[in-house]
Amino acid sequence: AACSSKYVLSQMHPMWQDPLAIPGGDRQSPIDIVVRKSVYDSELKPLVTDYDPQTCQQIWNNGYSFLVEYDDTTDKSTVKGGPLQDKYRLCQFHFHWGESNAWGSEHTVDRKLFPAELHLVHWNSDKYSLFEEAVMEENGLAVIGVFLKVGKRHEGLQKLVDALPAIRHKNSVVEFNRFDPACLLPSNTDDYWTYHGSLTTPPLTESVTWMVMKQHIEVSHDQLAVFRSLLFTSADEEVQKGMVNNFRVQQSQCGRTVRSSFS
Ligand SMILES: CC[C@H](C)CCC(=O)Nc1ccc(S(N)(=O)=O)cc1
Ligand SMILES: [Zn+2]
Repeated sequence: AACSSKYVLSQMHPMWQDPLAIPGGDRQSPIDIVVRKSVYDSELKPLVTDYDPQTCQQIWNNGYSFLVEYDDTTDKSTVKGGPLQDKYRLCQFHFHWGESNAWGSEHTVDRKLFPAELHLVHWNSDKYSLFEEAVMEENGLAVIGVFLKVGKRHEGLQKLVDALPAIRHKNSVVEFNRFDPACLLPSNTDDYWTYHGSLTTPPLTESVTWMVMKQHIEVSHDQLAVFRSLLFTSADEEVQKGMVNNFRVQQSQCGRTVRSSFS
């Protein structure tokens, strides 16, 4: 299978073709989290996030998703605890979503698809001095994944949704400040699954400790519809393509153990 031949099955994918060969290639993300195969680890501590809304800098469309970027030149917005040995600095968060509410998340739970998934991306500032260094190292990155479900309107998200029309096209940027990413976390961050994996877009490096929250957050149908009004393409391209289905196809677990912080 994909694990032994170090080739990742390159299936048709609306967003981009997976490169045929990925160095190593046996710790790729995303995966399906098979609950009954996950192993409860009582040593896993609660996650400790400490975000400073003042470190929020800009929101921009990078042609894959939209990113909210934080000033990561100091340890002002960090995550530690959980499965992490070190302190990790928040550098950005972004989302993945589908063209309909029927799919859109990258990870799944017992094959259950969610309409969208939030990723809060952090790098190990105890061991490295730049994101670009950490992205190449086994313990370099920590990404918190949060599933989104369609339901009541998310008040905290609305500030972000209102900024999206200004960044419809690839490479558009607007100033964005005083946004507290903690408002996007579920009320319970003690229950999560964790495993070692990779970035889900190029460079696909296998440097990520994933922490996928068991509890989802709710956003309204209309809020998700604004995500789908973004474009993959820049303003000068003759054919405009709607930014939807920006998720990667699922990868083989390759014998990896997914641990749970709850029994
Ligand atoms: C030098 C490396 C380059 C700048 C990488 C920039 C970056 O942040 N990439 C990134 C981050 C997170 C994810 S995900 N979807 O959370 O796995 C995917 C890709
Ligand atoms: Zn992501």
